[in-house]
Amino acid sequence: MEKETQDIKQTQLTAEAHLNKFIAFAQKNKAALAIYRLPNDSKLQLLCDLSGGNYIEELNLEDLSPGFIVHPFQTGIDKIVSFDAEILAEISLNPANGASSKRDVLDWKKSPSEEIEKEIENTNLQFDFNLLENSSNHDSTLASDYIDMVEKGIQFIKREEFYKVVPSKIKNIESNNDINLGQAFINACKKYPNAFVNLTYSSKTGLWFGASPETLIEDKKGEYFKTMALAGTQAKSEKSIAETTWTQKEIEEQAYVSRYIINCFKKIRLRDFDEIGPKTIQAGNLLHLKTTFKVNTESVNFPELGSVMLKLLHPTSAVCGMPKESALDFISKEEKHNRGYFSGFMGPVHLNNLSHLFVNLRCCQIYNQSVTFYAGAGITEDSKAEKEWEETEMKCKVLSNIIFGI
Ligand SMILES: C=C(O[C@H]1C=CC=C(C(=O)O)[C@@H]1O)C(=O)O
Repeated sequence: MEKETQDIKQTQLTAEAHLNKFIAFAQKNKAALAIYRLPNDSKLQLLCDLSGGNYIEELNLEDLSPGFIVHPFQTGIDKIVSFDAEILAEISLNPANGASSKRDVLDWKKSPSEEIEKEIENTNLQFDFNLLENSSNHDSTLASDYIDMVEKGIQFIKREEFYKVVPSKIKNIESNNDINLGQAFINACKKYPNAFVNLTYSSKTGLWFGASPETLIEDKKGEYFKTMALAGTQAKSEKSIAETTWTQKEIEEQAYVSRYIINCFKKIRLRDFDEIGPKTIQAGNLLHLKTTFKVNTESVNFPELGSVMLKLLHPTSAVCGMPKESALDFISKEEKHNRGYFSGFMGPVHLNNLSHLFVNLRCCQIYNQSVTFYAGAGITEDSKAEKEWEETEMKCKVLSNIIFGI
């Protein structure tokens, strides 16, 4: 019998212990699991699909049932997978600092049966990292290869093949298969309060962990649609955010993303939107430029705007380039690794009337004995290749710091 929105409270366990039980349970039962913390929220959400998730041929947001979606950068080897919200649970963290304590309470919001809840609570198995195969991305990108790729990109820009491109790299770090996933998740929540912290697992998509600063779409049914143009990166210094200055290169790089979004609005003849920014925002130790776009979907009488914009936006010029087609062609030919779900998007759909999808950035895929970190950097005519490499190193540190302390 299905039991919804019932407050069965568990005491005694810490949040990280709850998370580790869910993760081990999902692996043992070949279920799909999404654990996430929305930006600036004190609650962790757990969503589990006992069927292991479903492949989706073409994404139509309005056709999806409530759940969680994981979408690759390019559909091909890696497929769109949706996780149905069969089990939903919530953990409230201490609101003062997001810290996990002995009193973290898990509330079951939806579950198929009490037996399942008991089974999760009683799971004492460890997650088995040996079962995670690294099928495609074995070698870290060499600095020299990345720098060559960036220089080639700059040449293409000078020849006006495109205006901007976002080449990416991978960095593999060996592990002893002793990562405490629950603890890593809680630490990321503490360290990155305004990020979308996520951990997803299914046999179809593998194990991914991330702390994304970038919303792709936020769609509140009958109320609003939001998206953002996020680009330009510098390390946070002693200076306050108000005193931060940006170079012409970074201003231009971010302006391309804004222009791309405005062009998407133009394609569907939508003129009535609010544009806020660009403003400097902090994402961990990094600063970015951000412009927010907001539409009142009621007043423009466009209820399916979220679904329409999702198709137009991905991949944005923050992860691909501009124009999209020629930048994508460059990336497909030049990058030696498979981006997989990096720079794709993921997030909850139709839960509490909200679909909130994030660009999958500052993320890694966890394998047997190694972790692969992914990062890209926006290249314009004024880019300096070595600087872009350093930027990707800083971006990889967002999570390597959490997992390995480096
Ligand atoms: C592609 C990434 O970041 C994007 C988002 C913000 C800033 C970016 C930049 O400055 O290049 C990128 O466009 C990444 O983190 O791997």
